[in-house]
Amino acid sequence: CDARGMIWAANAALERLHGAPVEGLRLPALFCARSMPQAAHEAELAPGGERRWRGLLAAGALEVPVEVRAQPLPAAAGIAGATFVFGELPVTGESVESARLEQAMVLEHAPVGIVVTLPHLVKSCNPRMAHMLGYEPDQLVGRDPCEFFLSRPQYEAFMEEAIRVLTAGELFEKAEIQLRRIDGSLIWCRIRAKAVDMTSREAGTIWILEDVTETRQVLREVQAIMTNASIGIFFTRKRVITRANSSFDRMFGYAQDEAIGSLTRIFYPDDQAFADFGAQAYAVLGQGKPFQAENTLVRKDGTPMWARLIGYAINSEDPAQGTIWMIEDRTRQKRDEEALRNALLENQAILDNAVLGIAVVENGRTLRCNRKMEELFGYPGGAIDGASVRALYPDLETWAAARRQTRCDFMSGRVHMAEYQLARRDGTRFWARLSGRPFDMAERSGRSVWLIDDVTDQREAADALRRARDELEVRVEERTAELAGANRRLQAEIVERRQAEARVHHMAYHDALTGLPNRALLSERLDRAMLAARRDGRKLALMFIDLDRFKTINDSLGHLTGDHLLKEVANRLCRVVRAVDTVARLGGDEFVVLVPGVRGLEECALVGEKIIAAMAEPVRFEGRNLHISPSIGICLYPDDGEDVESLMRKADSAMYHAKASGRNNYQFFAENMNVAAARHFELETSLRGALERGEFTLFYQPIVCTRDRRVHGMEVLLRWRRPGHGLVAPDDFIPMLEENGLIVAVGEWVIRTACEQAMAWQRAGLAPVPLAVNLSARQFMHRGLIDAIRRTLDETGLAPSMLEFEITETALMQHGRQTLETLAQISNMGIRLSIDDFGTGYSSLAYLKRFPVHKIKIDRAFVRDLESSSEDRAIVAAIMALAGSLQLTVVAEGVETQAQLALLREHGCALAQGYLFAKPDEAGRAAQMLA
Ligand SMILES: Nc1nc2c(ncn2[C@@H]2O[C@@H]3COP(=O)(O)O[C@H]4[C@@H](O)[C@H](n5cnc6c(=O)[nH]c(N)nc65)O[C@@H]4COP(=O)(O)O[C@H]3[C@H]2O)c(=O)[nH]1
Repeated sequence: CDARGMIWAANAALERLHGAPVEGLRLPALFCARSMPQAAHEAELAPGGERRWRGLLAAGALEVPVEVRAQPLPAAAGIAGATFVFGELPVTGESVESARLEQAMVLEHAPVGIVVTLPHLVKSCNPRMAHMLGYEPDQLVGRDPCEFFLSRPQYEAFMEEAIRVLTAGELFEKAEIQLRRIDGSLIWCRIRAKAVDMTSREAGTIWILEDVTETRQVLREVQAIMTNASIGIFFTRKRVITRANSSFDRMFGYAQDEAIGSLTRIFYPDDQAFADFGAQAYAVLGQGKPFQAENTLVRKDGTPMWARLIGYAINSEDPAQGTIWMIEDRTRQKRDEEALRNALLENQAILDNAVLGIAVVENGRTLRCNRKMEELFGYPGGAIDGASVRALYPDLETWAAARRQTRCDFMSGRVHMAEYQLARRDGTRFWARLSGRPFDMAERSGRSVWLIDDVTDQREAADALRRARDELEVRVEERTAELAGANRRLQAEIVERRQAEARVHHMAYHDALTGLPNRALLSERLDRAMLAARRDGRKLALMFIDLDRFKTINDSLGHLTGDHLLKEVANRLCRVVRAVDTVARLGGDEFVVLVPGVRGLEECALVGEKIIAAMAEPVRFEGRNLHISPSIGICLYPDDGEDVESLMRKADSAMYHAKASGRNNYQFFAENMNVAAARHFELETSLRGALERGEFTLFYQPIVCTRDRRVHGMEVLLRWRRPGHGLVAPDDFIPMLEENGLIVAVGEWVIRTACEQAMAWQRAGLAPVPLAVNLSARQFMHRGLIDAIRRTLDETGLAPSMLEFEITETALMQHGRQTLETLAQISNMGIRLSIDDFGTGYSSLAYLKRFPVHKIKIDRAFVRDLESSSEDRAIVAAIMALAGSLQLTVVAEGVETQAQLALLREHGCALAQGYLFAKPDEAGRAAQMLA
């Protein structure tokens, strides 16, 4: 034994005596209860010196008196301890009796079954034995032990084994055997037996049976736990592995039982770790507490393993008896935990440093959020955690709408993304972009995670951008509109310019009044037409048209009428000719028709007739019928000329010829016409300068009373003293003066000269008679006429009553209101008026009444044949009657014979004029008639 009484080693005799292994037990445990205290005392004292003492050694259920000699271990052994030698003491009679009593007590109360058998017979048993097998103690005695075995063969095999041991004088021991109880149930027993006399079976055998059914069950359960436990379980004694389960082997990579007997040092990387762990663990275990730790251990292959260890001392009083360890390989969990921890750390780092607000929300409350989120909303750290999400919204309505939309998105498996205006803690608002999704899509109404980004700046930037873009668009639109306007104006200007150009071009090539091509365009077309005619071998006709009496109409009825007439003529000409023909106006009343592609004169004649026919219809204007007729001159290309100039000249000559031929007809050019035309041209040329050169002179013809031939007045008649040609009669040059307009100036000269002459005659003391001056229609219509008359009368000093004007009936009839006004002005001045050539113009009585005339002059055509023509006499009579009813004085013109004079007198005509009395004569001779 060591110094504390622990048995290190024992011989077989001791164990036989004791009836069980003793190694590892403490010395007192070998003794029965009564001797234990002394044994413990002696064991403590033993290392001190040699000692002897007596006690009762426990031998199964028996007590064997022994003398114990204790001898301290020699110092050479190196450890403190002692050797104990047990000597069995002989049993005395007194001691036999007391021993018997003691034994009876032991048998009665022994916790184990004790039975003494003879061959095939139970001799005696203690109550425990009978109880174990379900019998009453006396029921068991006398029975064949075979009954307690499961079968006879089992019994016999058992007995054979036992007898072999028992007869050798040894203790028979059977750890487990199954026996049958009286009720048939089975129990497991541990059996030890000793022959009373090893040499004689008949002396009997003492059997000690221990019911280990429960223990065995516990052991089996423990074994099952050991085998099936997923954690490693191992037992140690003195840190030596005594037992281990398969999970342990798997965990450390050992083969089955390979680690048994090894020091647990094999788990540790080094001796220090082994020692440290031992120190910690056994300090705790020694206090009877379980020891828990997590350590890095080493597997058989040297790889580290993170293990959780829980150790228990089997006997907390004496941990050295052994420990049981449960070990769990937590390497993977550790790794997972590490990974998880790292992930959590990473997440935390992300959360802490995220530029977005991040929050976890559940049931409308923020469970957690990061710093950024708190910053965004202006809350101190942790203030949002646990708070209602509602507080982050500016109003209930926005919050409710956001909730509704979120629920809708989550239920549809969508992430909710939207922008809301949220509220900071201080009430200010900002725009945030929210992105939320359920933690677990399977649990959509559960926890959700939200990212919140302050997008106020972005929105403001976007707004600013949008505004800038809108402004830009507006500016672009305005600019575009401006440009479009400018473009429109430009286009309009271009169009205007083009129109102006077109107008200018048109004006350059067209007559402004009628819109017909003018001389220039006619020349071009004529050129082209000649070219075409030359190519096609055909002819073309050029027709010059002059309107007869147009100038008279124009002067007498005014420009408006003249213009209207010209336009109407232009229209009629255009209607009459073909589309390929050209109608042009050269100016005044001169028109030209270019007819290309004519075959001969007949065709031209046809065109000429059509033109004459078209003009026959009177032109209606301002309630008046205007009669017009054309004089047409025609020439042909190439027959009459091969260039523009000569064709124009020749057509012009032909036209004059037509005029000379009585108007309202057409004439083809003939070579001799050139001579007439040349003469006409020459005449007109010399006429133009006649007034300036003083070539005009006045003749005077008296108007006399038919009764007494007394001179009543003088008619003033114009004469042209054309150098080299003598006196030219008015009929030969007055139409030309009217045509070229010189009549106005010449007419004024006539009035002035006549007035001066009258004054001269008066001054000469001659009988004052009124002078009758002819006014042509054109002269009459001239607006300066009244002023010129007034001025002349003023300047010459002639009394208006000494002046008369003669106007032809035709001129009078063509005039409208303006005529009346002019006549009224003349009349109002005190100048008398007479109607010349009366009878030629179909004047009606009613018509004449409108004019302030005083005289009518019967045209000499009616006077000429008065004697022979009853018709003319009737006309003269009618005129006389008419004049009488209107109280007008009548003058008969062209009276050449006495008979005519007589007839006129007969008809009551008071005044007459004619060669019968005097021819027109120059002032000097005419004055003689006044003397
Ligand atoms: N056969 C014939 N003839 C006679 C007789 N008695 C007079 N005559 C002519 O008859 C014309 C009368 O003038 P009128 O009818 O006014 O016709 C005038 C008048 O209309 C116009 N005339 C003459 N002088 C002027 C003038 O100063 N101004 C204007 N506008 N016209 C004028 O010229 C016309 C012709 O004038 P004249 O050649 O001078 O012709 C004159 C005159 O010489 C006669 O017994 N027998």
